[in-house]
Amino acid sequence: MHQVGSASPRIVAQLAERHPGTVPTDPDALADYFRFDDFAHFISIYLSVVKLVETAEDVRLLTYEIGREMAEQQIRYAELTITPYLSVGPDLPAEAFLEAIEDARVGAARDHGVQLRWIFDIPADFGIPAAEATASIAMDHDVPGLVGFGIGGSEEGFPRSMFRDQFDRARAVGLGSVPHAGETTGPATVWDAIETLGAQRIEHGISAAQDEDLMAYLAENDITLDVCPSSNVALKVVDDLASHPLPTLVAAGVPVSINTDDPPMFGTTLNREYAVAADLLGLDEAGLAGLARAGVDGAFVDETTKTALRGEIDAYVAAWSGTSGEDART
Ligand SMILES: O=c1[nH]cnc2c1ncn2[C@@H]1O[C@H](CO)[C@@H](O)[C@H]1O
Repeated sequence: MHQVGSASPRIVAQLAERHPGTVPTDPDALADYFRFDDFAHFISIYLSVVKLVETAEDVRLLTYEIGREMAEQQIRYAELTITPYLSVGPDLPAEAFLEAIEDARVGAARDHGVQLRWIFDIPADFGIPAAEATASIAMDHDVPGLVGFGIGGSEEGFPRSMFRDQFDRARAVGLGSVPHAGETTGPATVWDAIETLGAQRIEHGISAAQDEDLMAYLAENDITLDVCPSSNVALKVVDDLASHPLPTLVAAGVPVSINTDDPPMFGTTLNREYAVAADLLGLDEAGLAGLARAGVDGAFVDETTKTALRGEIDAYVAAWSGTSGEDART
């Protein structure tokens, strides 16, 4: 889930009040604004929403409010992908940016019981200067919630191997490697992410379904694909949900987690994505709980937190089965 891409219409309206004229605030106009011709169009719209987040107070509000909305969906732990390069600059120093997200992280845990962690990602389209700046923001500061290092934006024209040096340094200080790959290009990019960036999880990675050897490798090495079904339809990287490769990946034993990517931009929520996955995979309630556990398995968090999260999932399932299944279903 991307930070700026998680701004709901309610949050966008609050931010737009401070920065009028950047994006539409009327809900219908905003829904229309969030209809994408293709991936490139999406990136340009995404960058216009980034302009709503200018000050440290904007960053704090956005991040804290995302935490509130996660809690409303019973999300208990999330690794939020943040692109500091796009917000940090002369008017917003890295220190102020980092203080704002930490303030939001502490507040989201305290007020909403949501544990937030960060993945800092390089926006590929901005090349090596962005990669260097992201590495420096991540590694020259003490960032309490930072657990992973990623790369997003375009794949075409930006081979993952370009960013090997920054990923080497991030991995050396213990950050998880979680690049985007195989969303808008083929399986070669996923191999590239594994071989040159040491990917431990892959964002999207769905084109792996075209490569049997790659699927076997992902399964054997426990590399989770963070799959976002509705995003793939909205950005026209798959034709429709019915032809989504999720079932092929799961049948080959590839570990997958289910995610939203940029939920309001794609008109979805995490609960809806779970429903979509259940439909595609023919899952019952136990199968859905298994998907939630797979998310925990792949998370870059300590074992104590993982055990607590698994305990919550088990307790929830037990309470659900304790009610009559028929009643709960209706
Ligand atoms: O689905 C996605 N794929 C790739 N990048 C994305 C996606 N959603 C949001 N971003 C974001 O697009 C920005 C532009 O470089 C980056 O901030 C990246 O995190």
